[in-house]
Amino acid sequence: MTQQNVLVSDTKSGVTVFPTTSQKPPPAPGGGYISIQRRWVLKDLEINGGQRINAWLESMRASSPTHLKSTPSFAEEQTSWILHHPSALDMFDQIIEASKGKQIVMFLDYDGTLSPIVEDPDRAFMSDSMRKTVRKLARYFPTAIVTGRCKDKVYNFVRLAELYYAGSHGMDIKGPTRSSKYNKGSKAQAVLYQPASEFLPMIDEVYKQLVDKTKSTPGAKVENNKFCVSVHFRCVDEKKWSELAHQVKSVLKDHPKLRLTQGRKVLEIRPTIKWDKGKALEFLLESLGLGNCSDVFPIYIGDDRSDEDAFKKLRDRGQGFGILVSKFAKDTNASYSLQEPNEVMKFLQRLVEWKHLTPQPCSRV
Ligand SMILES: O=P(O)(O)OC[C@H]1O[C@H](O[C@H]2O[C@H](CO)[C@@H](O)[C@H](O)[C@H]2O)[C@H](O)[C@@H](O)[C@@H]1O
Repeated sequence: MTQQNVLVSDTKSGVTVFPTTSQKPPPAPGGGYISIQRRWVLKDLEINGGQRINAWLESMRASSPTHLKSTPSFAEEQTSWILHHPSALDMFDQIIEASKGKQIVMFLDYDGTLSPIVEDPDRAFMSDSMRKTVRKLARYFPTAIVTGRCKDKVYNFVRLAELYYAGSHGMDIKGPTRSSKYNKGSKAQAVLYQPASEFLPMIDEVYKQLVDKTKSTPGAKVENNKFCVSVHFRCVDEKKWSELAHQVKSVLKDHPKLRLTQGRKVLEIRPTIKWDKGKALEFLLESLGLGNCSDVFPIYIGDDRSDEDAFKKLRDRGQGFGILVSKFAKDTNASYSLQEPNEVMKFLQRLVEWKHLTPQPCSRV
């Protein structure tokens, strides 16, 4: 039997969530920690095992907030969650205070963070006002896009050459091709890292197999993200989810070097290498010459489970913090929340305004 990792929901037990490190975010009103009944846990899944397909389905269903809304304690849990993951907009002054004397570095996820979630992944456009805001942001802070998408595809959406890009869940990293004040010279432009390059032929093959296997399932869409593949089920009738899960499983069973994770209505197939968005964040800090600095303040904003690796990395490093973009209570390693991309834009605009009005003595990068 091949062992694979998959995200499944633990809906039965109430789980008390405590911070994972000594790092303390600026105090949230209310204090204390909460018990969250729906906790996303990473469990080993026997991918060839017959009944385990139910775990896939459970996870696929739980990725839909409409299922969560029907639970009786929903409203209570929401209120409690927001107390402990307050709005980054409401806490803006405290955040700035915590960053005092430190170099802020910005890490931004794409889908659900800079662009709203839409049915067709090829039409997840970023608004012009968001692009303008991110462009200004990159004038003041080193800025990276960290995404599950293929790097070139996300670049076509964002179209800002002064940013760092980490595509394929961080497995395809490239420095800026245009320098800016906070991102000077050839050193940044030389940044290039592809830790999963040996998987390219396998991913190509698996992509073709998945396209073929899933073509009988209406609404299923397979996306080649270069070092990983996404199988979208947002437009698949829920009655067909089991069929789709079986199709994906039938392809994966012959590829023990690939693993399955899950995002928002998407199954993600990726290499088993120990590399994720958290590792990419660390790599980028090192590339910026800030890897071993105590006076760096990274802020990572993301909406999905793969972003948790980066939130966790920041907690483990005891530096900066994560902001989860979500309207719903979720177990997270992020310290703050924003409800939707519009709020992300407001937060970024406030950072730009603050930096513009407050000249800093010097910058490390
Ligand atoms: O790391 P991210 O930038 O958040 O990428 C994760 C996945 O994002 C995209 O899918 C998601 O957004 C789509 C467009 O809004 C939506 O249709 C889909 O349901 C979401 O899962 C992208 O298409 C995937 O390849 C990424 O893995």
